[in-house]
Amino acid sequence: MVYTVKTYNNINKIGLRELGNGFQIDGDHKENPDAYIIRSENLHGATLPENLVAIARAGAGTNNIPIDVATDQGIVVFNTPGANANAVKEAVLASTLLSARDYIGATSWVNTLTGEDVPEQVEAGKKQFAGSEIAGKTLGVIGLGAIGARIANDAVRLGMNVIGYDPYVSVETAWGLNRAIIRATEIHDVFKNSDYITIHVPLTEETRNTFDREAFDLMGKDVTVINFARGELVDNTALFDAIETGVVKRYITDFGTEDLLNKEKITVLPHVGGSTEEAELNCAIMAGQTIRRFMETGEIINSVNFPNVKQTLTTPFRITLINNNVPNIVARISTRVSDAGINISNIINRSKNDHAYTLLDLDESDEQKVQALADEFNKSEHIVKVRIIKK
Ligand SMILES: NC(=O)C1=CN([C@@H]2O[C@H](COP(=O)(O)OP(=O)(O)OC[C@H]3O[C@@H](n4cnc5c(N)ncnc54)[C@H](O)[C@@H]3O)[C@@H](O)[C@H]2O)C=CC1
Ligand SMILES: O=C(O)C(=O)COP(=O)(O)O
Repeated sequence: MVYTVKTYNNINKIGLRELGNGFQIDGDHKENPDAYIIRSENLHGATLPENLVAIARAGAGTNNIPIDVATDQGIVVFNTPGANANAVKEAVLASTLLSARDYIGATSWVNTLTGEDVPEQVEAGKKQFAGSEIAGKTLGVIGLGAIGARIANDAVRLGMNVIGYDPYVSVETAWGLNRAIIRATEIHDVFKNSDYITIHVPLTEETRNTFDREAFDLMGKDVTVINFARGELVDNTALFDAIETGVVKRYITDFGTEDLLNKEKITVLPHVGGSTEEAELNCAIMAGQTIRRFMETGEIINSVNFPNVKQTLTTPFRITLINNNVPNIVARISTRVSDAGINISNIINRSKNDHAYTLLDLDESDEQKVQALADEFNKSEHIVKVRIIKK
């Protein structure tokens, strides 16, 4: 069995080797592949092909994928948690330091100087570039996931006071946080008490415009706002007013829109937070491994729309079903299998919201019988996607 994968956005080739020999990448079947591996490609409004069963986002944010549409079509969407977190952490630490001292302005100025007395001009003019230090300043971190937690811990090591806000922080992350980090129970405490604020949350309806007029009104003066998460987390009109009134000293973002460009107190980067050799490789490796595991075994790890399901395949065949999460569905599924004269060795059914994923390990080596059962499932009400996996 050869599975087909279509890639978008230059996925690292070495990482894609994780797929192994059983996969054809960007070959003849690329218009109707089994799986996509993508980065920031915007899939909203695109038709998801009929054969597609999986989308792996080689990266963290999945707001470029129509998750509800994919779920309704029985497509499992994955991401690669933490795989590019160190890259973003370093970009944010660099941004913090760049805001504290105007290195960019200073080098531009030095390059304007001419004459044999450049050293003297440097000494005479350098006072205009005196900055401040980040040690002793307060950094607010909104979102303590893979990126935010790393930044919070490293900022403590750099001598900063750190306030973290994340009402949904995972237990695992909480264990890894430096005890010096102050936990804010209200986001307002971050706005009120920080010299620097950095945000690391997914873009959702809840987080959209986290930095709105009310947020800026709570801040003191000369606050640096750093946004390597998504542009839509900031209300730009409110931001411009906050810059005008001296509340925001500098806004550094990885997400450019026309209104942000060429403004003195705004630094825009071209979405390069996760663009390092290491991060691109990590993401591609993890995406490749995730897709291979899902296609070859049906196991789900790191999905954003279906629960994790792990079960070693020991029988000749496994049928995987994506079904609507309705009463009595498991009983109906097992009845269908027994009506086909097949014994179930193992069954797992895990649900998430309106959908569920079911693994049926079958004590049956007759491929035609298994195919006939899969055909029955394909015709059944509430069954969205059916796959047969051969050991
Ligand atoms: N600029 C770039 O190239 C990159 C940008 N990103 C962006 O950064 C985001 C975060 O990435 P990771 O840290 O890897 O994700 P993550 O999933 O590890 O962490 C996100 C954290 O946000 C928290 N959160 C969710 N809603 C929240 C809310 N309303 N208030 C406070 N916290 C909330 C979650 O509990 C979680 O701990 C991604 O969703 C993506 O949009 C990620 C990687 C690269
Ligand atoms: O991982 C993320 O969420 C990112 O924003 C990285 O985007 P990219 O894969 O570099 O286009």
